[in-house]
Amino acid sequence: MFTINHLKKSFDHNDVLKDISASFPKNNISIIVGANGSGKTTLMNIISGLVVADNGNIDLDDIPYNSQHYSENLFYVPSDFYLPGFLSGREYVNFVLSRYPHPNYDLLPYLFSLFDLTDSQNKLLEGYSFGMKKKVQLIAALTVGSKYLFADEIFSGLDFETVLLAEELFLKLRESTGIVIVSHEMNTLEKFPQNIWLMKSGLLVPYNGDVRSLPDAIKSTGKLGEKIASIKRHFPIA
Ligand SMILES: Nc1ncnc2c1ncn2[C@@H]1O[C@H](COP(=O)(O)OP(=O)(O)OP(=O)(O)O)[C@@H](O)[C@H]1O
Repeated sequence: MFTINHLKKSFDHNDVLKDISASFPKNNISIIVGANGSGKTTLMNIISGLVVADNGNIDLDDIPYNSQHYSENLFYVPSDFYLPGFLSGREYVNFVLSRYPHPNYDLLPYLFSLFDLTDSQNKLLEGYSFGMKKKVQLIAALTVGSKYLFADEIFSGLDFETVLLAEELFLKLRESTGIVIVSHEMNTLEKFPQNIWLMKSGLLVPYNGDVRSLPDAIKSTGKLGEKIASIKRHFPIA
């Protein structure tokens, strides 16, 4: 179990994370959903050790936060990522896997082929499209062998077929890994509805309703309803 207890983070006087407590089970896919600017990336950055929290603690299967063992058991795919353009796709994945204790190199030829990257795997990443880079990140995430995978908008920018493939692969990956995905995509929420968390007003709360009612739940608690009504006032039908 990956647990977060009373995590807090402010930037100047902006209390972004007010009191975050949550638990993400192993062998399951959890989804975090929330408005732009609600603090999802800040939370991911704290979990991955890129940003320091003001308060609170994090526990990965009783492994101390930010220890080497912790880093070896967690893989993070940020939404805004940089890949070294001077490496080939295959070299990059090999490099990532070499830093983890239980990587699965045997799956690499299959996955590069599945994502139609066999012919490009030895070409430099600087020549890859955004979607191709995303696929490379997916391949790393699927083979790195970490206990937990955190991914911010992992399916965005991928074509429809690739999203379907990736979702099926994640269903297999969850048999050995706790997966936490930040997503705004309704398709993703409908595919993995078991453990949804709503980020709002600096808190993370479990969402136990029907996924199809989630937009209405967000609408009724936020200002969306008001904003939609204002559009009708500002764009009156001629
Ligand atoms: N380094 C920083 N310095 C100052 N403010 C920051 C910093 N990082 C994030 N913030 C602020 O924290 C808030 C949450 O930002 P964050 O990127 O975590 O949101 P998000 O939920 O990931 O948004 P999005 O869905 O748009 O990616 C925003 O108000 C942002 O301006």
